[in-house]
Order: sequence, then structure tokens, then C-alpha cells
Amino acid sequence: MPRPAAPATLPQGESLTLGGVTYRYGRSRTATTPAGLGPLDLRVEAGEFLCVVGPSGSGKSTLLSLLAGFLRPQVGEIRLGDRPVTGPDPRLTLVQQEAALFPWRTVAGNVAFGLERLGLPRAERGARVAETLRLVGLEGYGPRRVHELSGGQRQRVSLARALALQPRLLLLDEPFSALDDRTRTVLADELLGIWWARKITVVFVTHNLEEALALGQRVVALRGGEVALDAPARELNVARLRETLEG
Ligand SMILES: Nc1ncnc2c1ncn2[C@@H]1O[C@H](COP(=O)(O)OP(=O)(O)OP(=O)(O)O)[C@@H](O)[C@H]1O
Repeated sequence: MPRPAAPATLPQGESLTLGGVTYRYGRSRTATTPAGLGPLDLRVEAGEFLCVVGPSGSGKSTLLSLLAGFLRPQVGEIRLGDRPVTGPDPRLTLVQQEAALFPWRTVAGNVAFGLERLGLPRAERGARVAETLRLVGLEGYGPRRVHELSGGQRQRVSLARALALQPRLLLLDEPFSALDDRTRTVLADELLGIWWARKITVVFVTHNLEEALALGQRVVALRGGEVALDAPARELNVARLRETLEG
């Protein structure tokens, strides 16, 4: 008798380490110090859920672009587990504010996109797409066109597309900010369930302080490209965060 296949083990989260990371945009004629980020030292433990907050211009997007490998630090290093991040990296995925889906593809086709690029066999792609759609509450939606979906459903597809790649690090850039309050709360709860089940490392950027405190185990507040506060969410409240960000 052939032995049953061993259960597929999903890759789990890996730690993220930023050592002396600095990124400066080109010099401006008006500013004495060019805008950007750092120097930044930060460690996110494997499987941790970190929220990053900060006012407009504090460096949140720059941080995510560096973590996602879209920008390279001019100084310092970013490591995921024991390997550096030096460019777009299959070990991590980014979910953005607006679900940037391909309108000409079905829901399943959108989720499968990254898997096709990885060259996964068709049967495995199909299984992963179905499993991931189930995970985000879109079982049975595979054949639908994305224009038939609500904003919340489109953002679920984005999340499924990211999760199908089985990342060790999930980066989220204000993923729920375009949604109404109720949908935002439902999706946030589901994201927590997925994080718990998959044990991935999460870095979640948001303007919304309540959201950061409700979701994160730990919250980092950026101000002027530097860490102004880094503390467990249970030790913080909105007033303390606001004071730090405005201070
Ligand atoms: N392409 C760029 N060229 C020059 N300066 C930039 C560029 N992108 C961002 N900056 C500057 O770098 C700093 C950090 O910007 P960043 O976009 O990371 O902030 P943010 O916290 O994401 O802001 P927001 O919440 O408004 O998106 C700001 O001073 C911004 O003006």
C-alpha cells in the first residue's frame, strides 16, 4: 500500500530585523535634512503582529517599501530570518490600500496570478486557490468577475492573493481604510483569525490608532522617520499614542 502523503506544512513566520536602516530621498532645495526614514533599529519576532502608526509624512510608506524590497536601504540591513531582503522576495507579500486586481481575470484567476509566475503546477495552483478563498470567506467565488464584488470582497481577494503565496511575512498598507466601519471590523477580525491559524509575521500600517491597538500585539509609532514609541499594545491607549504622535 502506498503511504499516505504527509500533511503539507505551511511555512511559518520568520523574524524581521532592521539594523541601522536609513533611506533618504533626493535632497530638497528647501529642507536641510532630506526626507526619508531612519536610522532605524527594529526587530519583529517570528509570528508577531506589529502595527505601525504615524502621521502623514512620518515614513510609514517608506518603511513598507523598504521591507517589501522596492527600495534598498542606503545604510543598514533588513533581514528576514537568517537571510537579507535585497529586492522583491518570494518570502513576503504586500497587501495595499486599494485592491489592485486584474479586472479581466476571475477571482480565482487573480488569486492564481502569483502562483502562475512561480511556475506551480496547475493542480497545486487550483488547490491553493480554493483553500485560500475558503480562508478569506470567499468559497465558491472563484468563477466570479472582480467587478461584481463589493469593496470588502475585493480586499478579501487581495488578501487571498497574498496568502496563496504562503508568505513568511505579510505586509499590509492601510488595507481596510477604504471600507466602511462594519466591513473594516469584520475583515480585521478575520485577519486576526488567519494570522493566528497561519502563524505568519505581520507588519500592518495604519493611520487609525484604534485599529492599531485592536489588532497589534505591539505598536510602533513613527514621527519624522524615527521610532517615537515602541510598546506592547496592552500598555497603550489612544490618548498616549496621540500624545506621542503630536508631541
Ligand atoms: N518619492 C519621494 N521623493 C521625495 N520625498 C519623498 C518621496 N516619498 C516620500 N517622501 C518624503 O519622505 C517622508 C516620508 O514619506 P512617507 O510617504 O513614507 O510617509 P507616510 O507616513 O507613509 O505618509 P502618508 O501617511 O501620507 O502616506 C515625507 O517627508 C515625504 O514627503
